[in-house]
Amino acid sequence: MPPKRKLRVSSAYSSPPGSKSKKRSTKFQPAPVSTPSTLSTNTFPPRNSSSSSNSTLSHSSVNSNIINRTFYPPEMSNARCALYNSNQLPRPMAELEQTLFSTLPQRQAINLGAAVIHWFKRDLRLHDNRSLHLAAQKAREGNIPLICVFLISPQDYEAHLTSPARVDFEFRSLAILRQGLAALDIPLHISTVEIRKNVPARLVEFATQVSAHHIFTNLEYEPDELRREDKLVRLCLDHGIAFDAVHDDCIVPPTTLSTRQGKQYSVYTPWFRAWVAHLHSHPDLLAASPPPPQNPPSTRRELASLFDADIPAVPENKTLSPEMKKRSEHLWPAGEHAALERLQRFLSEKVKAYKDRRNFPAENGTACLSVHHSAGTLAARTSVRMAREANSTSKLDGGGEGLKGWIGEVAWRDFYKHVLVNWPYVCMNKPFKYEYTNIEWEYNDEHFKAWCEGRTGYPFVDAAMRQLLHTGYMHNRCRMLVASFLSKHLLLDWRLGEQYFMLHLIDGDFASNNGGWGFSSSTGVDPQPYFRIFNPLLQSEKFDPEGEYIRKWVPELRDVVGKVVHDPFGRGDEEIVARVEGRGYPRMVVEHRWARERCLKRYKAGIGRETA
Ligand SMILES: Cc1cc2nc3c(=O)[nH]c(=O)nc-3n(C[C@H](O)[C@H](O)[C@H](O)COP(=O)(O)OP(=O)(O)OC[C@H]3O[C@@H](n4cnc5c(N)ncnc54)[C@H](O)[C@@H]3O)c2cc1C
Repeated sequence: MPPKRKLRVSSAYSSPPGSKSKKRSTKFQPAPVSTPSTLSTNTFPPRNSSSSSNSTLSHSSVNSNIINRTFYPPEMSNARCALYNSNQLPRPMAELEQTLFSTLPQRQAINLGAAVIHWFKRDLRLHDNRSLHLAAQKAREGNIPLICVFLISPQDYEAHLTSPARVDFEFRSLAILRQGLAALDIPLHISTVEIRKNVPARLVEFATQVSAHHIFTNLEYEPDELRREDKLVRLCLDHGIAFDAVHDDCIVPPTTLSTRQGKQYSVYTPWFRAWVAHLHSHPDLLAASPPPPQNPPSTRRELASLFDADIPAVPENKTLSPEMKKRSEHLWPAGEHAALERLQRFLSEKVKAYKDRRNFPAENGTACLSVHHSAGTLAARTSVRMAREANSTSKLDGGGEGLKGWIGEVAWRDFYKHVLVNWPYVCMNKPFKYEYTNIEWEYNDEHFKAWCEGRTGYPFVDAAMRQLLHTGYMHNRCRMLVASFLSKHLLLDWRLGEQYFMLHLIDGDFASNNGGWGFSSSTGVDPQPYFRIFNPLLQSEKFDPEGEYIRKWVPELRDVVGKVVHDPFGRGDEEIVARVEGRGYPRMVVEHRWARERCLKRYKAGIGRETA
């Protein structure tokens, strides 16, 4: 959970670097701030430029190609966001629910057909999978085979900025899933659909080929995916097929909770109270769905070609280098068995100390399960259920501090999906606080590059960015810090950081990532107030007191002893400064106090600026 408490400031670093220390050898000079320019495409896929001249749009979407116009429309106006908030524009989830509701009688009247399909997406597991279970039940009713499908959509990977590490993890998990299904005589048909808008037609085509009359799938909550499923319901009906999309990814479906006044929660704490109360009164939401049973014996013979087909290749632009692939396989074993094993180990060995140790990135104090939650090799529901079973009480907000705290973290995942569903414009490049659209951001290529490469001169920030590049993962404390640093110290558009994270994280998940960036840049739901600006040196001393994390990820500082490692140029003597500089470690790109003042002024002015 992003902390709301003010950090206790007790360190000598409360002054700008060098202002007190006699050892500091050079005067700080912030790097010159360049005028807005086109950002480097080395780190981003090229964008089509937007031709919009609407002066109410933020500079970035118009001039910096921040929106990938190959797949998305230009930035939405604030006025249109307001229409969502006043319920004058229907949300994609509500539209899909309406379609599912109005077509229910027709869909229920459709006969069983020769097979039932489960369409896998971000739910790559046999256990505790709601849609898979429903599909298996339906197949059982008629003693017909269950057939599973996974469609690879390279354009979706591109549009969603899915990282190669994430794609690699998905493909490794698919191979494991396919083996597990095959052991039950259930085929998994995997094929590539080059053009993303052809996905619905391909699914219908396949269902027609195998004479399946029922398709089940779990919901994804991004607007494009909800709209796709909406179309699919009708397209399938045109072909005599019943399409059903069900809640699975969230423990409490995101349309369930609202305040007594019927409004949507936009603050985590009251939402969490309602979430806990709802689960206490609806225990079925935490119940496990059993894995599918064995298919009828004739399936192997009748559908032999589906069992024999190869898994298609990973799209070229999402292929990991052999070195990174090997590392990723070692760090992130794929599939649901690895997920369950990791969860069990965490619950038996680490969760007790979670509350105290979770904020220290040098320690292995968190579960490292986000990659599994995100690819669906582990249901968040399974995690919370097993955490509850390990607790001394069945109350989700009681018992051991570690378990209670951990359940609260998993709940953040649900919270951010609730935000995505209820404020869908967050998925359309708008901040939750759309009145913050007109903050004037910097578009400084050099600063952005320094941030991406872990060369800002702030060792804790740099260690975190290098951890991300090396492993595809970053500790939560560090995610908050580097996101704050990008948006507040460098005053770069937070959406650049949000996109960069998606392009590199192995656990990239739109809602959690967008929520984290919104919190850290103070533009999101339930955010850190904009005037609360992390001091990177204080964060470093507090959360990496021995400098272990820094030394692990920043080799230039590996032999810098003591607290000097947090700020080698500010605290080091001449010999250290010369050594570190000789190894090419950079000086700070911006000075903290100066950056803080600039940020405060810019946010204040931006919030006050009129937008439409
Ligand atoms: C800027 C920023 C970007 C982020 N991007 C992502 C992302 O793309 N994908 C992602 O899964 N998480 C993201 N997070 C949330 C969080 O950092 C990771 O979920 C967490 O670090 C994963 O490590 P873990 O599994 O050891 O977590 P643990 O501390 O063990 O937590 C258990 C589980 O709870 C969930 N969780 C924990 N914290 C959060 C949170 N703040 N928001 C949402 N879910 C949470 C995760 O599923 C996690 O696996 C982001 C946070 C920030 C500040």
